[in-house]
Amino acid sequence: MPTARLTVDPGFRIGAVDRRLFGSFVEHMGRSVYTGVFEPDHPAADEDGFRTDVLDLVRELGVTLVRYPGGNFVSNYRWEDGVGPADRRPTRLDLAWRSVESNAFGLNEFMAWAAKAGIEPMMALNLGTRGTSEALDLLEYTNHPGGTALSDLRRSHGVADPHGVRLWCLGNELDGPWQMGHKTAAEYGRLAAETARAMKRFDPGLELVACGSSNAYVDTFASWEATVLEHTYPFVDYVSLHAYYDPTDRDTDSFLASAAEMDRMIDAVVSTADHVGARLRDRKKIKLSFDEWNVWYQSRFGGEDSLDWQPAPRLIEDVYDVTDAVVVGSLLITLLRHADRVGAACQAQLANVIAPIMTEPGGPAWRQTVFHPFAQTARHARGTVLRVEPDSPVIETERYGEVPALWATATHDEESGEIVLFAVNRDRTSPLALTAGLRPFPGARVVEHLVLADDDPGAVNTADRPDRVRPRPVDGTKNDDGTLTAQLPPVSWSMIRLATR
Ligand SMILES: O=[N+]([O-])c1ccc(O[C@@H]2O[C@@H](CO)[C@H](O)[C@H]2O)cc1
Repeated sequence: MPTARLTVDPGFRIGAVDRRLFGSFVEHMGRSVYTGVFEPDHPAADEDGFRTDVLDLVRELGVTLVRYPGGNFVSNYRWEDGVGPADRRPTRLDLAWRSVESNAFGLNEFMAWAAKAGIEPMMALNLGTRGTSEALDLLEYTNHPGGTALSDLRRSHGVADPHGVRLWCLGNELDGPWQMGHKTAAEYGRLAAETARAMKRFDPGLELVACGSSNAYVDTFASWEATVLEHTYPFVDYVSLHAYYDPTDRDTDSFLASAAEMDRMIDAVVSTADHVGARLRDRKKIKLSFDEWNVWYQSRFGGEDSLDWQPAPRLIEDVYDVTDAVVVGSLLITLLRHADRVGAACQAQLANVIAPIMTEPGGPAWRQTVFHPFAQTARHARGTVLRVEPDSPVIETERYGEVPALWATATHDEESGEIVLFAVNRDRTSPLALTAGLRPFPGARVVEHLVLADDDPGAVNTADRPDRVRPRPVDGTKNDDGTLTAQLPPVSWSMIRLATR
């Protein structure tokens, strides 16, 4: 059996696991909001109209941060439409997704939902069709305690305390021609800089995210980031990255290597940001917010033009299989491997729209395959990410060349003493023997090895068989004299937990 080796050592620290890495995304798109998180007529709805079955799954998923309200939707959104008495809110056309928006769910509903879910909100501003003034209005409404027109308006809407949102996205994907209010890098850079400057005047403690490229394949990738950061560097804390990995062409070896591509993208954005910092002689380091990432069967999407002005249409409700879940697990490994620079990340999206949680209107909610690696990673990746440098057999892929069969990282929670290894075997036919050196942790013992794999890598979860695919415990993984040995099945994601006390 091919063997891969790595060493776990507490001296090789990458960075702290930022809990914001386990973020998600709720956009007014398809059934993400309506019949996803919010369905007042559902038998499991609470007094606010939130689906409690979905809330339970959100808590189990371990989501820490949720970006809202878009996405492409936000670039033509009027936040005022979604506040105040529900029966007086206007119904609008949503040009991004050619849908009808009732505005029954808005800012205060989202904040109430976020509080119940125990997550931090990440608000996105409309810097597409609107500007600094409307962004400042929204900030005053959201975060000012009272005694001004907009903070008192919020209070009159029944929300006495300010929401205290700290993390704000300065628009969404404004490099993309599909975006309402699409801009050149210089146009966007100026607008983002002046909006950020004014927002920090309101509260210097806000954390602001400048839009990076909408994906790594646009012609302007890296030059967009460089120009935008030239304008915004002193005023922003993060630059965003978005990437979706498409399994559709069935070049499965390349698809399984998607995390290598994510890795390269992160390196490229870090270098670009650091280049601008060097040029500006600014010692500050810009962090990365990977605020849209996932597997998306994009080539199955008929495009926005295929939509015809329905409320909450069924839109990109991809059904994920085992291979997709392994890729999601490997993307999370990549995010952890960059814990020194990636400070926030959001899987796109949370419910129904390319999502870990699926629902039927009036019916059940269930976990997709991709739910599981996310939930386990969010739960167990704590403390510090340790640098492991696996020595692994390689796989030749058409899109990305040679990639290691083993993709792995490790975390060490100094508080509990627990060490957790996250490992993917990308090989489609052969199991992989994993040998991990654990000498610096004498007495470490394996408490759990969970694996997500299946004889049928195309297996999926459905409303009828919601638990067809789930992680299963593996026997035989052991640590003898400081050497851990485990077997990783073909196309598998593993989590191996060790206690050191
Ligand atoms: O590659 N593309 O063609 C492409 C097109 C649109 C696109 O939109 C992003 O993904 C949408 C779904 O999460 C979000 O609303 C938006 O920010 C992301 C990628």
